[in-house]
Amino acid sequence: KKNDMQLKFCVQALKELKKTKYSNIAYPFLSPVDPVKLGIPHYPKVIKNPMDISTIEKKLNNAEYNHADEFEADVRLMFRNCYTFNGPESDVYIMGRALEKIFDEKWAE
Ligand SMILES: Cc1ccc(Nc2c(-c3ccc(O)cc3)nc3c(C)cccn23)cc1
Repeated sequence: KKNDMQLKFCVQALKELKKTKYSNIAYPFLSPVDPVKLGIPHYPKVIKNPMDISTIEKKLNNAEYNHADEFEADVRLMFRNCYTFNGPESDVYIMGRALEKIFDEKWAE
């Protein structure tokens, strides 16, 4: 069915971001931001809707996305959170931009 085919694209795109060859730029995005571990207790005040690859994968596996657009919105939310919180010169911001470019290329395939 059309829906299934689109969700297969989502699975493929997420798999791409998790590839070992991207781990040096993907690691800040693989699991939920831990404000305590990172020493940023104000994070939850700044970012109201945290999102990360493991959470997106869980939602995908629990069939929580009815349409590929909803999946893409969570991916964009994850990167937007990164750009909101981390200044444009920061390493994590630059890593986010690099990983989003990889997502864009895979998503446009
Ligand atoms: C004092 C300070 C400043 C910046 C950060 N950013 C940051 C983030 C981060 C990712 C996504 C996001 O939406 C927000 C933050 N992830 C990290 C990691 C894994 C290591 C080091 C820094 N990291 C951490 C501590």
